[in-house]
Amino acid sequence: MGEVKFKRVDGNTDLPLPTYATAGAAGMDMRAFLPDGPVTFEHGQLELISTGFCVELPEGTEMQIRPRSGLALKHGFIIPNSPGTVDEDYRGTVKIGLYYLGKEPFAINHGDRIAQAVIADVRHCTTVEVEELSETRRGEGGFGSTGRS
Ligand SMILES: O=c1ccn([C@H]2C[C@H](O)[C@@H](COP(=O)(O)OP(=O)(O)OP(=O)(O)O)O2)c(=O)[nH]1
Ligand SMILES: [Mg+2]
Repeated sequence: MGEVKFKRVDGNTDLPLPTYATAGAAGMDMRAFLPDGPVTFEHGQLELISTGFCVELPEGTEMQIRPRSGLALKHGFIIPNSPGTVDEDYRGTVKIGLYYLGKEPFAINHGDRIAQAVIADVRHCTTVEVEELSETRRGEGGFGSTGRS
């Protein structure tokens, strides 16, 4: 629970507030704010698209901007900085970077749901420099060190 505050940017009179598509959805769908009309993506095109909202998050949280699976797997839109991080203290417009891998031109229209935003708890830690770290079975093994199956 908790409350996310959304403030409309100038000109955004029509987009609905981001909402969860179902009661159990992890993310709220974010729409494209494109008052000047659709953006037609060509293969390899990267655009930063406004959601039309500034945001104020609950204390101790972040907003993660994640791809929508359908748009990614059926159409080839990825978010290069995924999961995007919206900081608790950010008051600017939330924007979404979209990169198009598909072959044929594909239009994103005003109001299309282009990403989903997950609100997650953030833990802030203190830091300390040490000479030794605790021993574990894994030790320094990583990057596939435990095998494939
Ligand atoms: O998908 C995203 C990612 C970031 N942001 C905004 C909110 C976030 O608080 C700010 C900074 O993001 P981030 O910390 O990831 O970028 P940075 O390159 O570290 O920039 P900065 O130096 O401003 O922190 O940009 C978005 O609107 N959408
Ligand atoms: Mg940063």
